[in-house]
Amino acid sequence: MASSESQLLRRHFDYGGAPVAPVFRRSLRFPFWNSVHANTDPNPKNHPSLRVKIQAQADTMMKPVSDNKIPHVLTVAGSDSGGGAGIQADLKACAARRVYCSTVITAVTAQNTVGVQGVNIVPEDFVAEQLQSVLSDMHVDVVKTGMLPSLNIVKVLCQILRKFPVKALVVDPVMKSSSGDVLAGSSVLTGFLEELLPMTDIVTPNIKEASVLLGNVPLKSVSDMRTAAKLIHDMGPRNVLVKGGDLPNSLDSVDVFFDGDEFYELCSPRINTRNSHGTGCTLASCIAAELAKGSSMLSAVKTAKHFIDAALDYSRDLAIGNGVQGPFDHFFELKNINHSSWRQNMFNPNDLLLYAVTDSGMNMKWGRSIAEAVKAAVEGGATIVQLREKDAETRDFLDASKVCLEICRSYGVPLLINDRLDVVLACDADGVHVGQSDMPVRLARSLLGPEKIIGVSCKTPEQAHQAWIDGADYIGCGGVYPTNTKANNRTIGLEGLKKVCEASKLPVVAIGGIGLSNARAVMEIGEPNLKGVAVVSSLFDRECILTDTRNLHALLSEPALLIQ
Ligand SMILES: Cc1ncc(COP(=O)(O)OP(=O)(O)O)c(N)n1
Ligand SMILES: Cc1nc(C(=O)O)sc1CCOP(=O)(O)O
Ligand SMILES: [Mg+2]
Repeated sequence: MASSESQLLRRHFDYGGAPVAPVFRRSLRFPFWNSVHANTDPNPKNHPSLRVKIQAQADTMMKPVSDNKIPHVLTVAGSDSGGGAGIQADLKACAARRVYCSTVITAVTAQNTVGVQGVNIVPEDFVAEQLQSVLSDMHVDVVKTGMLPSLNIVKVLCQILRKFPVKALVVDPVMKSSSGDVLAGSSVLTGFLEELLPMTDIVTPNIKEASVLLGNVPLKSVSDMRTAAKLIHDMGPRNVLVKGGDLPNSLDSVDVFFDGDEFYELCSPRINTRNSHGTGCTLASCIAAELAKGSSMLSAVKTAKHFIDAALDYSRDLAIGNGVQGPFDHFFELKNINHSSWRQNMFNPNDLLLYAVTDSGMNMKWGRSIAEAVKAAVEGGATIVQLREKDAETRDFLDASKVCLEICRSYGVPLLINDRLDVVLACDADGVHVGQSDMPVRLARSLLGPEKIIGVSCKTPEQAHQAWIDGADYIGCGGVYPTNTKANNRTIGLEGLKKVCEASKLPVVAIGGIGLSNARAVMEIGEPNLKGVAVVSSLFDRECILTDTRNLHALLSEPALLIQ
């Protein structure tokens, strides 16, 4: 790889014959650039007077357009002509996560599914100019880096980031392409170790990159990955994610996350697919996107991992290119869009306040349809609904779900389905609730994608911990009191509920024998992540669902009980 400035410039200008002119030609809205273009020397560095003029004119244009900001990630990376990785993957990942993405290109690669045929490094001055251009004008929340092909590029990046601090810096320490071609030489390591990593909020090496960062120590197990995460953390980044997708002999893909205090092993089933080119860039961009939206680091990492798993799973059959490793589809969610795709936002834990769970036996007893029961519950103030129709025929269940979905959506209330992922997918419900012996949460997540709500029943702290690792959104914890609604259900009491809440990083809803007479006692255990109560008989085995829902909602809304 070229290292001296003259080599870098030569490589740059060799590329495509006339590299600078198109950049300037593009700028029709900036007439002063035409004069730059007319000059015989294309390097703006050599036109100090013009640069002053450009700066002056640009300054007058730097008026904030509006306060209505969209989360913004700036990616500093290389272009992949094949569109699977690099800048192209970053743009797609940010778009899929609904975050604005600006780009600073550090290199242009000729690349396809077979491998990398050529690399042209952008001179560090022009990388600096791109950085300055974006960061002096736009409000960037998070910077994400990918291919940083020269030490000088690492240096100018660090220098400019010190001038324009951002909320977070995500570093994907790209060293080789997935085809094995070298994208950053060993000299870059110095820049990583001395300057970039100490400024970094999260670094996301795969096994090979982690090994290189540590001086080529072999990493062969999850335990080695934990040691590596700790050692890399000692180099300065505040968080480390060592990705274990390439770990040999493992059925699962285990990533190790270390925040300086605790280790987390994030597991998902290994997805057997050729189409995994660009997963590293996409993962880092998703983390950046979630951080830009305001997520905590851990939840950004988890969301990003779910997104990758779902994208790989949905893209198994994609056939692009003839090489060994193909790209995947970042917009897999568009396949599932139908016109009632209402749920655009992530799950809101406060929706768990009054969780109405239906029961076909009770509706039959009172001569009501599922839809009538659900309508009364949401009118009365239920904040989330679960259809738990154990005896319904599939076709009837599906038809009822569609009607209930319309009702719930008209009230802005999420509708979940008990146990049946097929029904969730068929009617585009908002999510599923599963128990410990139903579809595993990990699988449910990879089948449903990152946006659907997944709840899981837990009776123990261990189950609660696993639920979080597996990608659930909330925990249903019970039976708090004895119940006749679910046969042979073990009662765990308020103590059991408290233990689960304490161990859980997820929001919790209490269930089992809860009604107007004891809901206060449940909420008064005072655990901040206990967000509400889930009830069946005290709403649906009653003469007037509307009145009983209203009463329970009023009680739960008392200021003394509300934990936001
Ligand atoms: C909110 C909520 N919590 C717990 C359950 C129970 O689910 P599960 O253990 O799968 O039992 P069944 O409901 O399937 O009998 C739930 N449904 N909802
Ligand atoms: C469906 C369910 N799951 C439970 C658990 O403990 O996980 S208890 C339960 C039944 C709750 O019904 P009711 O409000 O009528 O007691
Ligand atoms: Mg179940």
